[in-house]
Amino acid sequence: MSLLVDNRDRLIIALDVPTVEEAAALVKRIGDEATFYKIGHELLYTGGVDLARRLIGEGKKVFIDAKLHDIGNTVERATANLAALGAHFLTVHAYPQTLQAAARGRGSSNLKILGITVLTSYDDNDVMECGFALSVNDLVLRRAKQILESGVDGVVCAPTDVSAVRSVTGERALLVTPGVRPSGAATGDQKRVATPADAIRAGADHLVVGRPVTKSADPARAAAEIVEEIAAV
Ligand SMILES: O=c1ccn([C@@H]2O[C@H](COP(=O)(O)O)[C@@H](O)[C@H]2O)c(=O)[nH]1
Repeated sequence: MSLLVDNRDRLIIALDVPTVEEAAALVKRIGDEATFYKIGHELLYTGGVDLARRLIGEGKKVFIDAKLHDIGNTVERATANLAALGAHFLTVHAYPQTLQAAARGRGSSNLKILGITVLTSYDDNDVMECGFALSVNDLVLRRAKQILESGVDGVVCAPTDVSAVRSVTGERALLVTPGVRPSGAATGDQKRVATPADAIRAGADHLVVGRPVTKSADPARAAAEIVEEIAAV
């Protein structure tokens, strides 16, 4: 990671709130403390794409966390539409057909495609319950390899997976980690978590943080403190 990087770009705030009006108000309150926002399932089906367009127009970076997973033709065409929107990051589930279709769909645009390895709310038991005879670690690494082989840009994994994933991908892939919790923050439904400093030290490029910022009494301060923690590593 270049020394010239704006550390604010390394924090991606998950706008998981019920309405686009609340999301827009939150972005306004956070002001210049953040530059990168994630729009996921909660907002995508209630005006989130229009909000994305608006934020991009205002100079913010936007991550569409659509976690696409469908037949190749559908994924390719959905990805092409999101690339035309001017979004910066898009997630798809890390299945080879899906990854390859997304790579075709983004064409020569600047959209970065990230493969979801294993959700950060899953542990070994959850993976076993889904029918995989693999540990979380083995499944994450298998999918990280497939992500690289598919010609997309990066990997979504837990901060606790980052060192192992980096050893597979080298510097070639962007590593983006949800499941990040400032020291003392509630983990909620996240099972594989680490602090911002530990995630960055392990080799993450970008951290996704939702509730510790959005539910804070002072979201701008909460975001600034995470950026300070990132910068101090
Ligand atoms: O494995 C994954 C993939 C995506 N997410 C998303 O990140 C945020 C995390 O929010 P917090 O409030 O900080 O827990 C949320 O939008 C998830 O949909 C993830 O958590 N894990």
